[in-house]
Amino acid sequence: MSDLLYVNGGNPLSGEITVRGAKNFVSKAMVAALLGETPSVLRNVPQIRDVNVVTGLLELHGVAVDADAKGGVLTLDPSNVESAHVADIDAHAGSSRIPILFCGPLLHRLGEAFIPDLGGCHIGDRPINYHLDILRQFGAVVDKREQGIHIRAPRGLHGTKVNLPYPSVGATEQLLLTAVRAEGVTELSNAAIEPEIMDLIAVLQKMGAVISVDTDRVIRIEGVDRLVGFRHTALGDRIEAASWACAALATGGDITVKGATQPEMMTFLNTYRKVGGEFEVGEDGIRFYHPGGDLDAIVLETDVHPGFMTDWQQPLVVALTQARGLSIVHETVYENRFGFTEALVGMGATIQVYKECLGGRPCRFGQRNFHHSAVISGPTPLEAAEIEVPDLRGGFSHLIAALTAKGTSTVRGISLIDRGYEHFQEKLDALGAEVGRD
Ligand SMILES: CC(=O)N[C@H]1[C@@H](OP(=O)(O)OP(=O)(O)OC[C@H]2O[C@@H](n3ccc(=O)[nH]c3=O)[C@H](O)[C@@H]2O)O[C@H](CO)[C@@H](O)[C@@H]1O
Ligand SMILES: C=C(OP(=O)(O)O)C(=O)O
Repeated sequence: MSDLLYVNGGNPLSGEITVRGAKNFVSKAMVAALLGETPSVLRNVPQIRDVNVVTGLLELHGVAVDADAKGGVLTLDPSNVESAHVADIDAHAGSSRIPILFCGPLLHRLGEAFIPDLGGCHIGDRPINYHLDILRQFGAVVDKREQGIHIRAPRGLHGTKVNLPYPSVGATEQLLLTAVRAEGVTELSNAAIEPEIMDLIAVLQKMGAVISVDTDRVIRIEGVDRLVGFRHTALGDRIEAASWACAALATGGDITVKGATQPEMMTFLNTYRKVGGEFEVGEDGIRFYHPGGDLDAIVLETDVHPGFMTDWQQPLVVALTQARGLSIVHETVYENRFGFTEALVGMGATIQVYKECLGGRPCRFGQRNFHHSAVISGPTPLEAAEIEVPDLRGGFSHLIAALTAKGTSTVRGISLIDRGYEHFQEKLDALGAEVGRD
């Protein structure tokens, strides 16, 4: 299929779509299946590229993956991991960020692992130093290779005390997936507590793990000798849901997102209301709509959970181009997540990015060379343009901008969006968008 989408914008999007399991949970639960002695069943799995990437990696390691893709059910049988002959792992280099999470499970099962270089969105440097420090603290020996890392645990893995310099999502997951079968007790301070992590903890508990989440971001794990498979239904994708909510706001539309859940989206919903968007929480989803009149400018800072998540920032910025007044957005999670605004400026938006920490408390990126604050002045009509998708959320934001702009835009590199948005073209069709590929 062509990697270019034509978008004839300027019309409100309205209708109903469904979001399934969260990209940022499903892939981790799939890795957790490696820890079980018996098969696991995961439901509500979306058809997105990250799921295919992790499926490929698991199969390479001898996990039999049976997918009912339409029904969203994955059965993962790790019985043959010990006898698998792992070849061609380099082919998976640059595919996603998930391979690094294979370390703990593979060390427990095989005593060693080779992890290819990571991929994921280019929104900052994205080092893996916390991951490697954690693994070393458990007793692992890490050798950097030309393309990736080789890791082994000659004396097994032992519980430890870790204090994260920053509540990293991936590093918290690394610790969980390693500690559950390490010998003894592990304590993590300054842990990330995103809903996707809580769902991963639920999965691990179903498998037989002993994990407690205390106040003040402290997680304690008592290692166990054996884990079994799980049966679990993934929580919904709150990033995809928020992206469609922003599309409703920017285009002056009305979108009901089935599968969107209020508890995981509280912070987003508060911000949505402050901007002037309205929503109704229903039994099986949330209706998001533009009530007419002006939208309001806001001051916003991204943060770890329960703050306003960084992955919501890019779609919201497009909606803020349509709000009256000056909005300030301070990105405190990634140092380089405003590159996508350049294309918006090319479409007529007034957005200026700054190195200073604007509108909030100073963050890790202040006084350095990172353009991590943005001032958006609106409302500005957007004009159709030729756009290249820069990363997952930036790409979806460009799509929203193209849908908001009058005229026909061409969006190149559209397949990048398949990494995290299931069947987005069908959903756009269902919402009345005029889009098409060659
Ligand atoms: C697949 C997945 O779940 N991706 C999500 C995950 O990414 P990911 O797990 O990669 O994000 P982290 O929470 O680890 O990153 C947060 C910050 O910590 C820094 N850091 C992280 C690890 C490390 O070893 N050293 C270090 O300095 C990063 O550069 C970044 O500035 O959480 C992010 C924050 O909610 C989301 O935007 C991503 O969508
Ligand atoms: C940054 C993201 O993903 P990843 O960590 O997979 O690059 C995202 O989902 O917005």
